[in-house]
Amino acid sequence: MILLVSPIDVEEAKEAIAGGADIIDVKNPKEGSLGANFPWMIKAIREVTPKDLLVSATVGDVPYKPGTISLAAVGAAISGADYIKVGLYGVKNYYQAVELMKNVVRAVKDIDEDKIVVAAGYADAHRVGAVEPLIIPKIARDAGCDVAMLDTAIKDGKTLFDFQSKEILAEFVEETHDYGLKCALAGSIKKEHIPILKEIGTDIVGVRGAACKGGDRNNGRIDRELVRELKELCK
Ligand SMILES: O=C[C@H](O)COP(=O)(O)O
Repeated sequence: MILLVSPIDVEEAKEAIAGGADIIDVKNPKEGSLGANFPWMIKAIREVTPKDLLVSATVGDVPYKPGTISLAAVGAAISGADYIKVGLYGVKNYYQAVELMKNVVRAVKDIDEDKIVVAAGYADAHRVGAVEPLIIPKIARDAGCDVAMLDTAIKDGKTLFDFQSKEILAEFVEETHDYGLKCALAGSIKKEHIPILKEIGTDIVGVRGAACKGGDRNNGRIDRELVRELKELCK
């Protein structure tokens, strides 16, 4: 299982790399769960990340504005991101989500067809009025995305498993794989969740809080030893 760790700056990225993270996911918690960081930060983190590691960038907890988000996705791609992650926060249904993600896929793949597009839903979508989480695999498939992901929208300590059962998540992973896509799961994941995620077969686990000192995703800093422990559990 691949470990994705979400730094906010170059120093944290170096800690994540030193700890053995497989994907360096540039994020800005000040702007939300999948808050977008700045183009220059994506570029700077790409420059310090070994070429054999992928850099991911979130373009935000996005509204239903396909043009705006397509432009943001291109910005992330040309800034150096290999993975472009879109948080489907302001889309209400399948049709809006597919329309938005189809345009993002077209925009990103026009830049470089090897770039990877991630459709990210929220396990706690009901708390923010976002699109139903369990249709994310279909949305990703029908929009031409490469990865279907679940995260949590509100970072209040509740985890992915407070909103979706292990059985439901296993079905989510299986359906995603049936469509030939990769699956990523996140949402205040703790060390003790890693074996469960391995068991249900997700390809990628995304973490920030658990990799930060004190478990605080907003005020804590990523620590290489915490990343190392998470990486060992992913093996
Ligand atoms: O993929 C990244 C997730 O947003 C990780 O953040 P979290 O572990 O603090 O929930």
